Amino acid sequence: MATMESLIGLVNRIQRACTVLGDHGGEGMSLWEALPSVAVVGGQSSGKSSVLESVVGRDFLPRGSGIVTRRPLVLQLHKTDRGQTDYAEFLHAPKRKYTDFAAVRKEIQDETDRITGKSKQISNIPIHLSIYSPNVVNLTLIDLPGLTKVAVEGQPETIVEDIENMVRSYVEKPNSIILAISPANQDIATSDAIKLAREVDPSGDRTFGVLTKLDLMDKGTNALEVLEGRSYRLQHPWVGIVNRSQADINRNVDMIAARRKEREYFETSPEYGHLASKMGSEYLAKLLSQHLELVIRQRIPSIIALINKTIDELNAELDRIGRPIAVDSGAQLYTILELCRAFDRVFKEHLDGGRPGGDRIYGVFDHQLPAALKKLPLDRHLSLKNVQKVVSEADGYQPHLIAPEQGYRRLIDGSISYFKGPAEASVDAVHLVLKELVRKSIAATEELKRFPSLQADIANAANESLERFREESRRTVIRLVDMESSYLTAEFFRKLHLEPEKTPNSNPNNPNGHNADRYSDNHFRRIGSNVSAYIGMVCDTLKNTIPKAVVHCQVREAKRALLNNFYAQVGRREKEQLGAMLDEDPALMDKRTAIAKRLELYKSARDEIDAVAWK
Ligand SMILES: Nc1nc2c(ncn2[C@@H]2O[C@H](COP(=O)(O)OP(=O)(O)OP(=O)(O)O)[C@@H](O)[C@H]2O)c(=O)[nH]1
Repeated sequence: MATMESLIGLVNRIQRACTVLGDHGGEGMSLWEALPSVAVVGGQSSGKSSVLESVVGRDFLPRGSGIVTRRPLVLQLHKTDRGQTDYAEFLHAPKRKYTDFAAVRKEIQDETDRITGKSKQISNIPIHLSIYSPNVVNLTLIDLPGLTKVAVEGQPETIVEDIENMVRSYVEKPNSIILAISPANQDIATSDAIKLAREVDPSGDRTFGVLTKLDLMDKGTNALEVLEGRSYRLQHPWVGIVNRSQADINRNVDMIAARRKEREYFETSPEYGHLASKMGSEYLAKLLSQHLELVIRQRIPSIIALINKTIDELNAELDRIGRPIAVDSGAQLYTILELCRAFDRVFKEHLDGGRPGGDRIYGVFDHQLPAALKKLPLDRHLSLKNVQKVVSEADGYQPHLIAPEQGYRRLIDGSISYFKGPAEASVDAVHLVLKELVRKSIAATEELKRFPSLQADIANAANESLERFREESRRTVIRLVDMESSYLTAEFFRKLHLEPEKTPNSNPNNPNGHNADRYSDNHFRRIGSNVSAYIGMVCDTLKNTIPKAVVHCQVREAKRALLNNFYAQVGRREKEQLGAMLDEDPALMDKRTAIAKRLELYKSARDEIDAVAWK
C-alpha cells in the first residue's frame, strides 16, 4: 500500500483539482466531500491562527481586529527534504513561488478581498495555499472564519450566523476531522468550538480538542481536567498548546524559536511534565498527519466507488444531452446530414405508418373529396330552367336542328369547372397534413432536440419544398379537370343517341308534333339528364384521378425529395454557417461544459488514485 506521504499528497492533488473545477462542496455528494480533511474551528482570539502558524512553523496569516479570515483557507503542507528553502504557492497564481511569507499574508488578504470585496462579507469559496518546507508534516488543514458572537462595525448583522453556517457546512461532513480550538483561560463549557463539535460529532470520533493559552491561566489553576479528558471526553486525546504571546509577536520571535520555547514549557512544567511528549504544536501536527493518513486509507475504497459511480452517471448524462459536436466543417456537414436523415426517417414513418398521421391523407381522399364533390351545385346548374337558358343562348337566332351540340358543350364545360374547387381543396388539405407531419417529425426526432437552429432550418426547408409540391400538385389537378373539358367521351353520347326518345307527348305520325316537342320541357329535361349522367361519369373519374395526382405530386415527392434542395444548399455552406446551424441552446451548452469539467475532475482523480495504488 502507498506510503503516508503519497496518500496525503494524493488527497492534496485531488483537493486542488476540485478547487480548480469549482467543486468545493455544495449540492449533492461531491468528491471534495468524500475526501477527508482537517477543519480548524474556534472562537475569535482562541488562538486558531497561532496554532496553524506554529504547525507550519511560519508567520503567514493575516492579523488584525475583527473578522480577518473571511474565506476558507485550504492549507496544504508538503514536507520537503532537509536543507530546502521554504516556499509557498497559491492555486490561483500557480506560476509564482513565494519565499517571503509576509507577501503570502498580503496575498491572502488581497485574494480574500477579491471575492468578498472590501465589504467584510464572507465567502465559502476557498483559497488554496500550498506550503513546501522541511519543517512541516504532510497535512491539509482548512482554516475557517472564527466563530463570533457580535458583528463589528462595517459588517452585516447576519455575519454571526453566516460564519456559523459556513463553519458548520465544513464540519458536519462525515469526512471532516474537526480541530476544535479552545483557550485554556476560558471555561471549556463556553467554548464555541466545543459547542459546535458536540453538535455535529456527538460521539467525539472525529474531533481533536486543542487547548491554547495554557501559559495564560490564572496562577494556581491548571488545565489537567480538560487535557486528561475529564471535563469533556473525546475519542482522541486533548493536546495542549502554548503559542506566541502578543508580546512575542510584537518582538518578532520566530516560529522555530517559539516551538522550542513551547517544548521547554511542557518539559519543565510541574503540572504538564508527565504529558510533555503528547503536548505542543509539533506533536499536534504529527498526530493529525497520522490520523489523516489513517482516515484516507480507510476511505479510499469508498472514494473509488464514488468516483466510478459518478463517472458512469456523468457519462450517461452526457449521452442524454448529446456529446459535443465536432469543429471541422467536414464533420459538421456530416453531423447535419445525419440529423436530417434522422428527421427524414421519422417523417417517412409518419407517412408510411408506424407513427400516426399518414392516415389523415387517406381521410382526405376517402371523405373530404367525395363529400365536397357531392355538395357541388350541379343540380342547380342542370335545372330545367338553366338548361333551357344555356341551350337557347348557345343556339342564338338559329335554334338547333337535331341536337344542341353547342348547348351540350356549354353545359358540360360549366359543370366540369365546378370540380376545380374540390380538386384544389384536396391539394390544400394534403398540404396541411404534410406540414403538420413535418412539425411532428421535428419534435419527435430525438437527435435534433439539442439543435434549435437546425430544427428551424429543417422546418423552413421542408415547408418550402411542400409549398413547391403543392403548386405542382395544384397545376396537375387543374389540368386533370381541364382535360375533361378538352375532349369529351364521344362514345357516351353515341350510346345515348341510339336510345329512342320517349316523351309522352310525342306523336311519331305528326312531324310537326315532333318538331314542337324538340323545345318542350321534356326535351330540355332530357338534355339536362344526359349532361348530368356524363358529369357523373366525369366525377367518378376525377374522384379517382385527383388522389393519384395529389399523391404523385405531393406525398411521393415529400417522401422522395423533401430536403433535396436543403442538402444542396448545405453542401455549399462555409464552416461558420455550418457551425451556426449546429448552435445549441446556451443553457444546454453550459450544462455540457459543466458536466465535462466534472468528468475531467473525476477521471483525473481516478488516475491519481490508480497511480498511488500501483506504486
Ligand atoms: N500567551 C499566549 N498568547 C496566545 C496563545 N495563543 C494565542 N495567543 C494570543 O492570542 C491572540 C489571538 O490569537 P490568534 O492566533 O490571532 O487567535 P485567532 O483565533 O486566530 O483570532 P482571530 O483570527 O481574530 O479569530 C494573539 O495575540 C496571540 O498572540 C498562547 O498559547 N499563549
